Amino acid sequence: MIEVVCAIVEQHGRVLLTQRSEQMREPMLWEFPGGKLESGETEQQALVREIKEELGIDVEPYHRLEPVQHPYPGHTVVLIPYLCQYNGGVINLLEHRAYRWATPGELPGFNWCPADVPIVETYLKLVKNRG
Ligand SMILES: Nc1nc2c([nH]c(=O)n2[C@@H]2O[C@H](COP(=O)(O)OP(=O)(O)OP(=O)(O)O)[C@@H](O)[C@H]2O)c(=O)[nH]1
Repeated sequence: MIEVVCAIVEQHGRVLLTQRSEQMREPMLWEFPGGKLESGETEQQALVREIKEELGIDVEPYHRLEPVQHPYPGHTVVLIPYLCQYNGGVINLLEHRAYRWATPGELPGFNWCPADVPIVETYLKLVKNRG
């Protein structure tokens, strides 16, 4: 079981999503940026580190959403999402192919990693309940 943390970074009513590159597992699919937990790290520390490593920006995780377990061929991923505040820095794509700041309404139109689909649904409900 691989524990992966991912960031739902919000800014001005939009949310950040990234597209995996041809070289990565699950190539070309869209995801919330993040990565694997390393030993001794808290989930929040891992997330801050991964986002800095992959995109060069600073985020602050503030709300944990329900984790989602997904079996990929050969490995099972537990994806742990956090709502995050964007704390600055300019996005520099160091691993991904592309990024978007999407409105909630646009999110269902992306070709997501399968593990992210229930997270997108949870996020959309949360946005709706905020009013
Ligand atoms: N970061 C991230 N990984 C996801 C998401 N959804 C999802 O299924 N995954 C899967 O979780 C695993 C984590 O992969 P990763 O490649 O991003 O993690 P990493 O940077 O720590 O890995 P690496 O250093 O081995 O390349 C992959 O199998 C990836 O496809 C998501 O929203 N964000």
